[in-house]
Amino acid sequence: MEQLLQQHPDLQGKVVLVQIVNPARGSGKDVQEAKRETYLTAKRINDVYGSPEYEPVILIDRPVPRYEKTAYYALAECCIVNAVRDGMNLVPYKYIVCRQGTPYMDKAMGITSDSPRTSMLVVSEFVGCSPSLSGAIRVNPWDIEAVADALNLAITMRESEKQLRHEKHYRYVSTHDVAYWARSFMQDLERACQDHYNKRCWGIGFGLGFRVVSLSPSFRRLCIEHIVSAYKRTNRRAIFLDYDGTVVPQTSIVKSPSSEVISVLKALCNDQNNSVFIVSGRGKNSLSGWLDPCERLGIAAEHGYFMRWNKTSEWETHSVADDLDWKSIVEPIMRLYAETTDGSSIEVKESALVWHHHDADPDFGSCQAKELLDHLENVLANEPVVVKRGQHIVEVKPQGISKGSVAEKVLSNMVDQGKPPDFVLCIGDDKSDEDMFESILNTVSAPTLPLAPEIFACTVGRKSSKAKYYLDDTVDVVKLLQGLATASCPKPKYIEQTLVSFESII
Ligand SMILES: O=P(O)(O)OC[C@H]1O[C@H](O[C@H]2O[C@H](CO)[C@@H](O)[C@H](O)[C@H]2O)[C@H](O)[C@@H](O)[C@@H]1O
Repeated sequence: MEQLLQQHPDLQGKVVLVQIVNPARGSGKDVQEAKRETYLTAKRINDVYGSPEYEPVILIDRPVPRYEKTAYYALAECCIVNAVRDGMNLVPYKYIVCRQGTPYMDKAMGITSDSPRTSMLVVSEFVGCSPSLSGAIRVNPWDIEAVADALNLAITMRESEKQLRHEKHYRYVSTHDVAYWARSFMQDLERACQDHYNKRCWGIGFGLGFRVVSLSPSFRRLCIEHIVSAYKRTNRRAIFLDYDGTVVPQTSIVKSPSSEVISVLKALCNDQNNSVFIVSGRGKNSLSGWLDPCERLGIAAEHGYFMRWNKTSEWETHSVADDLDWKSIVEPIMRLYAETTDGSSIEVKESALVWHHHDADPDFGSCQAKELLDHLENVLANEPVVVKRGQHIVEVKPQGISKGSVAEKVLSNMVDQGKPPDFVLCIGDDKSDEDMFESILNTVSAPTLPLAPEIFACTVGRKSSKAKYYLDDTVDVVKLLQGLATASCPKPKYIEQTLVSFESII
C-alpha cells in the first residue's frame, strides 16, 4: 500500500486498504513480532499519506463474523491475497462469490439484479488457488513494485474488462464446487490404484535413496538358460550393449573394461553369426582405446553421433547434428551450476555438453540437476536439442541422435544385406538405453522383417523400464554374456577335464 501510494500519488485520498487480521492460530513470539510490525507499518502509512478525513490503512484486529466479512468482500473493488507461502487459500473464491451477490445482497446494496458485476484479484503466485483463477493478476509478493503496479492496474482497469474477468472467475468458482473437488479426487485416486493389484512392489535403495517401485508381473530376471536356448536356435544375431553401468560398474573408479569383459566381447564378435555393438554416451577416443583388442566390435559413441562398424572401418558422423551453435547458450548456464555446486563439473564432447554431479553432495547434487534440467529445457525450447538426465549427469545433445537410432541403423543394415535378425539382445542401465529398448521392440512389428526375431530387452537393476527383463548388476551381465559366448564356441572336452582336475588339485 505504501509503495502504491508512493508510485501513484493520484490514488491518495481515493483508495483504502482494509486489512482484516484473522486471529493467529498460534501465539508465539514471532506472531507478536509480526503483529507489532503490522501496526507500525499501518501507522507509518497513515501518518505519511493520511489526513483527518482520510485513513489509507484500516486495520481490523478482532474476530470478524462471517456476515461482516461478506459485506467487506461485497463492497471491495479489489481483493489482494499476497502470501509468500500458503496452502490453497479460499479467500479469493469467497470474494468472487460475494461480488456476484444474491437478490438479498443486491437489495441491501441498492443495485438491481441486472447490474454488471466485477471482481478484481491480485494474488500471489505462491498461493495454491492462483493458477485456477485465469482472470486474476498474479504477482511475486517479494517484488513490491510489481505488486503496487498490479494493484494500480486492478483499480484503474476499464469496467468492461473487469466484468469479463469476473465472468471468468465466477464461471470457474460455480462449476468447481466442493462436490467437483471430491469427485475429481476420487477419480485421481481410482486412476492411481487401477493397476495396483496387477503390479508387484519392490523397496529399492537405502536411506534417502529408498523408494518403492511397482513393476508389472511380466518384468522378470533374464535367465541364462532361457536366452542361451534362443541363442542356439538362431544365427543372425544383433547384440547391443551399453558401456557404463552395463559392462563396467557405475561405481568403479577404473573406467576401462576388465580383461574378462574384453575376452567375452572378443568371443561374441568372433562368432560370424553375431553383430555386436557397444552403444555408449562416451566419446569415441576413450571407447576405441579401451576396446581396441576387439577387432570385429562395432562402436557407437556419443549416443550414435559417431559410429564405426569394426576396428578397421572409418568413423561415420551423424549428419543430423551440423548445427552446434546452442553450445554457446548451454555452456554458461552449466558453468553457473558447476560454480554453485561443489564437486560438479562440465564435460565437453564433440556433439554434447554434460554436467556431472557424481562427486557432489548426493542430495544437493540431484536437486541442482533437477533445477538445471528445468532451466535448460526452458531456455532451449526452440533449439534443435534434447536435454536428458542420466546417472549423475544432465546432458544436452542434438535432436535425432539417440541410442535408438543406432539400433535402428544396425537392424536395417542387416535387413538390407539379406540377413534380417532373428535374435536381438539389448542390455543397458540408463535412461538413454530406454531409447534402444523402444527401438528394438518396434522392430518386432516392422513389416520389413519376414519373421519376428527373438527379442531380449534387458535393463540393469530393478526399475521401471520399457525392457521386459532385468539383471541385477554388471557381474550378472558379464556372466550372461559368457553363457552366450560359450554357446557360440563350446569348450573342447579335454580342456574342461584339465580344468576340473586343476581346480580339484587347488
Ligand atoms: O551410455 P553410457 O555408456 O552409460 O555412458 C553414459 C555417460 O558415461 C560417462 O558418465 C558416467 O561416468 C562418469 C565417470 O567417468 C560419472 O561421473 C557419471 O556419473 C556417469 O554417468 C560420460 O562421462 C558421459 O558423457 C556419458 O554420457
